[in-house]
Amino acid sequence: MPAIEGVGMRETPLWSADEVTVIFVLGGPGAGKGTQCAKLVSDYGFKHLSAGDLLREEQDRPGSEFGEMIKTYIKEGTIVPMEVTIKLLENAMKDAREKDKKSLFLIDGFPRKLDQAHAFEKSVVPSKFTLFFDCPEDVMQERLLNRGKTSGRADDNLESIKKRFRTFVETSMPVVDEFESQGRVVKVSATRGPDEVYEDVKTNFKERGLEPIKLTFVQN
Ligand SMILES: Nc1ncnc2c1ncn2[C@@H]1O[C@H](COP(=O)(O)OP(=O)(O)O)[C@@H](O)[C@H]1O
Ligand SMILES: O=c1ccn([C@@H]2O[C@H](COP(=O)(O)OP(=O)(O)O)[C@@H](O)[C@H]2O)c(=O)[nH]1
Ligand SMILES: [Mg+2]
Repeated sequence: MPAIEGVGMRETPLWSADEVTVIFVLGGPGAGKGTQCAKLVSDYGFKHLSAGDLLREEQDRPGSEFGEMIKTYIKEGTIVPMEVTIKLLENAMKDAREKDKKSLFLIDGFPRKLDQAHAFEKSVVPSKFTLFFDCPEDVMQERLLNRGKTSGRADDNLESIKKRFRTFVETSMPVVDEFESQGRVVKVSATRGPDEVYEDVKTNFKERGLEPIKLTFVQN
């Protein structure tokens, strides 16, 4: 990947909110962001971009100059510097627009730090709103330990989970609070089962003018 340049330095965003719709999906580790995004993709035709997945892909990419750094940050549950994450997101969005003509994005697990929220909205595109999944730590911890049995992730262990919770409270919740103060947060309780949580998501989306895609099957 070319050296990062220009991130956060643009005077105007790459895209306007009319050209590209971005919904940030936030919530603690294990709140259910990925699970709900999968449902939204199938019903609303969003392109799902998980910042964590993009980082893990870059970490494992042969020859990546950021691999070791990303590995350390993820194990420690801290937030990778914005120059890397925003560039990965921007490249993935450009790809999706060129290949799949996508302009509706769910950005999952980003922004987790205020400076990254500001830089992304200033240099890539302002978000339409943030979908925030609210979930108590004990529920998230149980889910993550269970996920850790099969995820193979280096951070689904109790030591990393505790660090991730601390990062979430100290670094990521300020992002949600700022967006909330701007009236740009849709907050959904994420403690019930996946389907019940998704019902609440759909209700909230409808109130914001977002409707599922009606698949019309043409009889040949
Ligand atoms: N509403 C839910 N109730 C119970 N388990 C859930 C729920 N949503 C997700 N899970 C499970 O909890 C774990 C974390 O879910 P995931 O969607 O990966 O969350 P996140 O992306 O926020 O970390 C996964 O094992 C998933 O299957
Ligand atoms: O914008 C981001 C998103 C993720 N991460 C790192 O990637 C890890 C895993 O993020 P992911 O969203 O995959 O975890 P989840 O919340 O889904 O368990 C985080 O703990 C961070 O260390 C990051 O640095 N910046
Ligand atoms: Mg996730």
